[in-house]
Amino acid sequence: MSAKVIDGKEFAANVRAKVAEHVARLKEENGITPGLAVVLVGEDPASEVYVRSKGKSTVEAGMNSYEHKLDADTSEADLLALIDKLNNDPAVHGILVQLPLPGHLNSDLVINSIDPAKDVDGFHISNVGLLGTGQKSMVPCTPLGCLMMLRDHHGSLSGLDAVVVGRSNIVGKPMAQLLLGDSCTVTIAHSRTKDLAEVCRRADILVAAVGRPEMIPGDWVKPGATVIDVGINRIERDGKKKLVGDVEYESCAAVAGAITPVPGGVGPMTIACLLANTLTACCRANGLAEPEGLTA
Ligand SMILES: Nc1nc2c(c(=O)[nH]1)N[C@@H](CN(C=O)c1ccc(C(=O)N[C@@H](CCC(=O)O)C(=O)O)cc1)CN2
Repeated sequence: MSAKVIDGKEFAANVRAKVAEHVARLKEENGITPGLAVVLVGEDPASEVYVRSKGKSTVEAGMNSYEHKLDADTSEADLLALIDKLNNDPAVHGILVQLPLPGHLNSDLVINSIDPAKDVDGFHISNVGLLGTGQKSMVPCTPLGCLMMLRDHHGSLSGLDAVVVGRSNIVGKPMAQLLLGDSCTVTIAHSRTKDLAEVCRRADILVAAVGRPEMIPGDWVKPGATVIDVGINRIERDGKKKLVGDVEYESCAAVAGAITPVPGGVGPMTIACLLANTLTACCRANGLAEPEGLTA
């Protein structure tokens, strides 16, 4: 194996430490404590773990955490009423509705009811438009985390060929916008792309975000390329449960110049960037300078 392993856990710990340092200063110098409200509807076990982890990390960074757990059969009207209350609460600087939502709820409607300035997930249509037009926005946490790791590894991304495999609103599309913003030549590929292997082989930066276990083998990777694996797939192999990404780790690591593992790569950066976004939202709400190196 020749690739440098990009340690997302370590990187995320550094981001969280920077956030905590900035939060401590905000409290001391301005008397302000950033607050994050997380809304969970239903009892999806993975979502419960993520929400618990978000609450714990928020408090560890010195911020206020407000958790709202609603029954799986909560009506859209009740959920929208809660969001309206949070939108108008000055102690809440960030609002996040954990996804996926139960099927009877319209995710787009719910997300677009969040005040864009408090939309720390960066999923509101206003933030999507701002990011797409290169304006200051809230940036989705997972792609922001990928960008931070890529900038750290490469320095400048200018002129590099980037291929994003996956076109989701949460990862694929914003990731492509961020890479374009850093002057990469960007291709968005997906399951219907013709000769996907050949497209991937062109990439200096290959971001895999398709949600298919180990779909990308090593012979799709250009030697020396940076592989960012966003996939989190739970599979069973040899009777054992295992977490794997969207790339075949061993064969890709043998060819790549750098690679993120699963677990311990992109995943931990998602929550670290959520804290960074909450801090950014709080600074913007109070007309204060934004934390350096924690935004796109
Ligand atoms: N409103 C949102 N919903 C969801 C988001 C999001 O960004 N906003 N992303 C995912 C889930 N997610 C956070 O919410 C998340 C996923 C994975 C991790 C993580 O640290 N993964 C670990 C592995 C953990 C495990 O064993 O399961 C890793 O990759 O090392 C953090 C957050 C969907 N919903």
